[in-house]
Amino acid sequence: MTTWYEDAFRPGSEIQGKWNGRVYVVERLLGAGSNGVVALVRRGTVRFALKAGRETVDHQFEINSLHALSLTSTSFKGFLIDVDDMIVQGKEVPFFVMRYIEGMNISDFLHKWGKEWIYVIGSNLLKKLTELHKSGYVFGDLKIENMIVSNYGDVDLIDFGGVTPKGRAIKQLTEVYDRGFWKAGERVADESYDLFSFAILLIKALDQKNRLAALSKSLPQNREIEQLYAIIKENPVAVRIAPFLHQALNGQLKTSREAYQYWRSLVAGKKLAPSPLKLPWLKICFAASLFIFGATVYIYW
Ligand SMILES: Nc1ncnc2c1ncn2[C@@H]1O[C@H](COP(=O)(O)OP(=O)(O)OP(=O)(O)O)[C@@H](O)[C@H]1O
Repeated sequence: MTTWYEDAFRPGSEIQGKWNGRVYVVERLLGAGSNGVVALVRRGTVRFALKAGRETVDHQFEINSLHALSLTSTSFKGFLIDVDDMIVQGKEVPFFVMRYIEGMNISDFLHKWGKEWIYVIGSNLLKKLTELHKSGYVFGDLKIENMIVSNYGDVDLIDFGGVTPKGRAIKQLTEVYDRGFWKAGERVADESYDLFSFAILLIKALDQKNRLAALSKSLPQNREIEQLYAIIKENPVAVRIAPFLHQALNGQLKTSREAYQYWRSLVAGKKLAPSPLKLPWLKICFAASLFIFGATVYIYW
């Protein structure tokens, strides 16, 4: 049985927008779920990610969030490139085109380059969240699959389907990253909601024994965040950021800005165990990222 997108997204196929008329050439599929499909496409020499969705309400939500963020003076500016419809098997299918982000997921990155990179990646992810939160939104569905890590630990968020204006109910989540699932708070879009998911994301990325997956299958009445502390204790890299992780899981970190400052103080070594980071250039990258963040805060605050 062929899927609805198979022909339209075959490498080399052309996708033409019905309204804006732009033509994109498919290079390859990047991912396909039950409702949507993401492909790497080219227009001229420039590569983009094109996402087509049949579930129009969710698709439209994602476009609305991306559109709003694309208008902000943040690193999300200009992320959304085009919005249009294509014709597949005689039916209109909405799609949007966004920046293509090259890289890998955080688990693969840490495996390839070393666990110590978590300090840089964590810092960069907190910077992204700070920008998003300052724009009035919460990411909502923060998880390993929804971020891409590129060279030098740069971080980009993808899949904006869960982005929710602050104060509203979280509209898209993944259970194990959700504080409601751990009985640790409401499913309401506030900054600490994302910070809880941030902590889970890091724990999961460092959890070599896959203990989190086993825990998440336990009965709700047996599930509590103390079990997460036990996983943190088992990993020397996680132990170094344990005070941060505990506060994020407890909802004590109320804003991403505060979280970033706390992270920085921990990772800069003030409250850290003596073992230095193995790679000197890692420190240089981290220092550079702090400087850029400082400059951004100075300019936009
Ligand atoms: N902007 C992008 N740049 C590079 N790759 C991307 C981009 N957006 C999405 N992808 C890739 O496409 C895959 C699917 O994307 P996305 O998660 O947005 O689709 P989805 O249908 O909403 O998936 P899911 O149902 O798992 O949430 C991602 O795992 C990622 O590898």
